[in-house]
Amino acid sequence: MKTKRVTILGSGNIGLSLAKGLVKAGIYQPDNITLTRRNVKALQSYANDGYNITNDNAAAVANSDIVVIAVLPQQLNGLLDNIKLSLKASEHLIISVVSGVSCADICSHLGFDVQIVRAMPNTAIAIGHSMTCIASGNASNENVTLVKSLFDTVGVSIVINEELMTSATALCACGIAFFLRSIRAASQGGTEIGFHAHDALKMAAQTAKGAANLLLQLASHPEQEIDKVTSPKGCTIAGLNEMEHNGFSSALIKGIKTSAEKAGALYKSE
Ligand SMILES: NC(=O)C1=CN([C@@H]2O[C@H](COP(=O)(O)OP(=O)(O)OC[C@H]3O[C@@H](n4cnc5c(N)ncnc54)[C@H](OP(=O)(O)O)[C@@H]3O)[C@@H](O)[C@H]2O)C=CC1
Ligand SMILES: O=C(O)[C@@H]1CCC=N1
Repeated sequence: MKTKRVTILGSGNIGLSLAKGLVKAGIYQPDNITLTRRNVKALQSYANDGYNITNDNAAAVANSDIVVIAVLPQQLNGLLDNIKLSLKASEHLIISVVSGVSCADICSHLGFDVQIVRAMPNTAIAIGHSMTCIASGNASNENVTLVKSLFDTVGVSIVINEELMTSATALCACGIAFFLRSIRAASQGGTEIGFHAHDALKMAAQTAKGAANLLLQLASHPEQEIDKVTSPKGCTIAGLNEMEHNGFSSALIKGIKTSAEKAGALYKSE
């Protein structure tokens, strides 16, 4: 089967992470991927690596099969106006990673129907470890399966109802920042109790990876694994309870709720 040509409209943080992930997974060569942004000079190093780069979105769409939209919500309508005439409902499949914008919103702005699959990856896609949520309002099952298989090569993906996409944004896409901040905070604690910053960060990151893998590989519950660490009258339960008295779980839960509310409002507030 002929390799599908992919264009990424809006090659910023997540667009470039996706491109790198697809190439790292070996399912695409850089020359099958076109990257666009207005300041195309910023993509020069990618051209040196073999990617096609351009600031001509319409031409890029005309030369592609799969069109990934990866601009900010407030940049979306301008981009859609830009590519409208090049989009062919019978030829193109759109993958939108834009937060808070439904498939219906996109078709409504375009003024015609085109198959759209929404995907919510996270930046770990660059190294093949994304948690990606996928949803579609109007794409064929075949195309949803195609998109899922694409994202399965760069991490783990699940198909969810479109109404849960803003929640997925908060938990999984923003979630990368939340867990990174937790690791950073742990490393700062480590430095205060005696480790050089570089060592403390490595120790905290590897400990976090071990904790996540305990859940993923043993399919166990966090509290089951926590119970194995908290010796009676021990130091773990003392530290954990101190964190809870300071609102540790509550802060995470409230932050995730706030992010979900904001993710749902980004496009509508434009
Ligand atoms: N960052 C993340 O972890 C995730 C982000 N998302 C979503 O992905 C989208 C992009 O986010 P992110 O990558 O962080 O944002 P960035 O600002 O890093 O990337 C957006 C890119 O779009 C380009 N752009 C803007 N307008 C146009 C245009 N008309 N034509 C072509 N390119 C354009 C910008 O470059 P220039 O100004 O040069 O045109 C920029 O490089 C957002 O909707 C976000 O919600 C989803 C999942 C995770
Ligand atoms: O912060 C944001 O709005 C984007 C969406 C998810 C991750 N980054």
